[in-house]
Order: sequence, then structure tokens, then C-alpha cells
Amino acid sequence: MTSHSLLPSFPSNLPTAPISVISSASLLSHSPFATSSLLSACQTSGFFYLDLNDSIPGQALISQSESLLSLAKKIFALPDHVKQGHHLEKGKSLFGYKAAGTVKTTDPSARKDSTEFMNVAKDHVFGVTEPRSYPDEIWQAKELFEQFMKGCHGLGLEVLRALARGLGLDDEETFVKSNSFDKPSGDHVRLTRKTAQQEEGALGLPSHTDFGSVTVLFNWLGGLQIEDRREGMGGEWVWVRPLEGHAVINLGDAMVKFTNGTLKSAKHRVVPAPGEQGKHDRYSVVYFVRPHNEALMKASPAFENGGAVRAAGKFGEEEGKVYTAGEWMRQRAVQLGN
Ligand SMILES: O=C(O)CCC(=O)C(=O)O
Ligand SMILES: [Fe+2]
Repeated sequence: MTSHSLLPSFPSNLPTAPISVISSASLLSHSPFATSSLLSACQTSGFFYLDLNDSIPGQALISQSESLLSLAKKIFALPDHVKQGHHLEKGKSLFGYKAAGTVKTTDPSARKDSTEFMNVAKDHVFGVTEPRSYPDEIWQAKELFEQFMKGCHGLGLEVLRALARGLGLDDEETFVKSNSFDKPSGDHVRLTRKTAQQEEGALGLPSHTDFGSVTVLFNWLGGLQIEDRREGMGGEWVWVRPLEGHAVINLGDAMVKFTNGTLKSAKHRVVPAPGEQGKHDRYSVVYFVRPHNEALMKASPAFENGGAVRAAGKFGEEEGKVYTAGEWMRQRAVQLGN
């Protein structure tokens, strides 16, 4: 049993995103059907559900995500001055605590975000780089973070292998090579909380695309919405219903860049949870697989032909200039104001 069963269910009358469910067992066994469904999901919205119930690594992640949910409740219940003591350095690093209301507003009505983050770097947990300060509760759960980070990264790399196979690339490791676990990178676990009580009109999170390669997301209440890009849908916002035992997987802009626009990263946002769900605080547990800092943000050789597609992130990207992933992520963070 997971905490889904303790919460009101997602209303049945809302327009939900038509996103595929891929089995983690089939992904891990390289099933051609899973490969082709995954590829077509990533060529349309870039979002899909991964059913974690049917594989051992998947089941481990379900249970770790529940433990991280309990930890998130403890962390965000800490007094403000304690959380602020670990605040991220705006424009410099993405790791640490982010208070609600500090993400740059992208919504036309300029509504503020109402979500707190605690971003814990893979490099700090594994000692790849010098760590920063985090609340003691984080360090006490070091082993849990290690397991969850390894598990999510491992699945993320399987997604990247499946995409390379699906796209018919000669080297299945094409994308994996840019997303090494052992090298310094922007990979991190993000714990989020949006309280049920919030400022009038506040958004959970303004619309954005993720800027890494693969995002693995666990949430328990509705609120996540993506733009529906199917023909005739005019980019309407549709809900992503949380599914017990499933992670929501989405591609970030790095994959758009590496494939020159063949693969997509959909815009998404978080709004207050619908119906009865809105009376509860909303948490999510996320892992971002991002290219390691030295990877070059340019199309892989198989995608070099044709005009370069510009991934989201208008930070004065000069024509022809190739950024390293480290610099690119920093620019995107500055752009978001976090
Ligand atoms: O909380 C969610 O459901 C989504 C969070 C998200 O989009 C993000 O942290 O980038
Ligand atoms: Fe996101």
C-alpha cells in the first residue's frame, strides 16, 4: 500500500493528458514494443508513465519514493529560519532550499510560484564534488538518497538506450555517454511542497520545460498539467493524473538539443490540486538526469544535418556557439531566477 490510498482520488471529470503507460519490466528487457511506444511518446509530448510495479528496480523506487515523501514532510515542517539557512545561491547553484515565490514568473498574469524545493545534488551525496550545507535530516537519510539516485539514474539511462535503439542509432550508448553518473553534473533529487493554503492566485509552478535529459517524477496529488500539442488542441493545458505505482517520466531540453528537435520536451506547470485533493498539502519527489558538466550541448552526429533547432532557453544563445552542459544549466538557472 502506498500513500495514494490515504488521499482523496483525482476527479474523474477532468481532461487528462493522453500519455502512454510503459512497463518497466519491458523497458529493462528491451522489448521492441516498449521501445517503439517510448519513442513515439518522446516524439510527441515527451511525457509517459513508467509502470514500476512489474520489475524489482521499479518496486524499490516505489518504496524509496514513499520514504522520501515522509522525509519531505519532515524537512518542510522545519522552522523557516532553519530552511532559509540552507537556501540556494540564486543564479549560482541550484542546490539547497528554495522558498516559495522565488521562481521567475512566466505566466502571462505574472502569478508567483507557491512551491518550496529542497534540491539535493547527486555529486554532494556521492562526494563527486565538495558538498554544501543541507539540513541534518538529509544527511541522516544519505543511504536512501544514494539508492534512489542510483535507481532513478539507472532507469533514466535505460530510457536513453531505448531511445537510441528506437531511433536506429549505431551506438546504443550515444546519449548515455553524455549523462555519466560518476562525473560532476546538475543531477539532483528535488523534494517539493505546495501547501494547501496559499496566496490568492498563486501558481504551484509557472510553465517551464525541464532542462536536463530525463526527469523521473513521483507525485501523489493532481496539479501537474502539460500543454496538449495534438492537432486541433491549440496547446490547451491538460491534467496529468497521478497513477499509483507509476513514475511520470519526461524529457528535458538537453534531449531536444542532442536530437536537433526529433525528441520533444513539453511545457508543463503545477496548479492547485483539483477538487477535494486541493485541501491537502501537495508533495513531489523528483530526480533529474542531466548531461554531465563537460558534455557539449549540440546535436549528436546522427542529427547534425538540417537546421539546428533551438531548445527553450532564450539566454542570448549566440548563433553557432556551443555551450558545455555546465554553462548551459547555469544560464537556464539564472533565467528562471532560481
Ligand atoms: O511537482 C510536480 O508534479 C512537477 C514538478 C516539476 O515540474 C519540476 O520540479 O520541474
Ligand atoms: Fe518540471
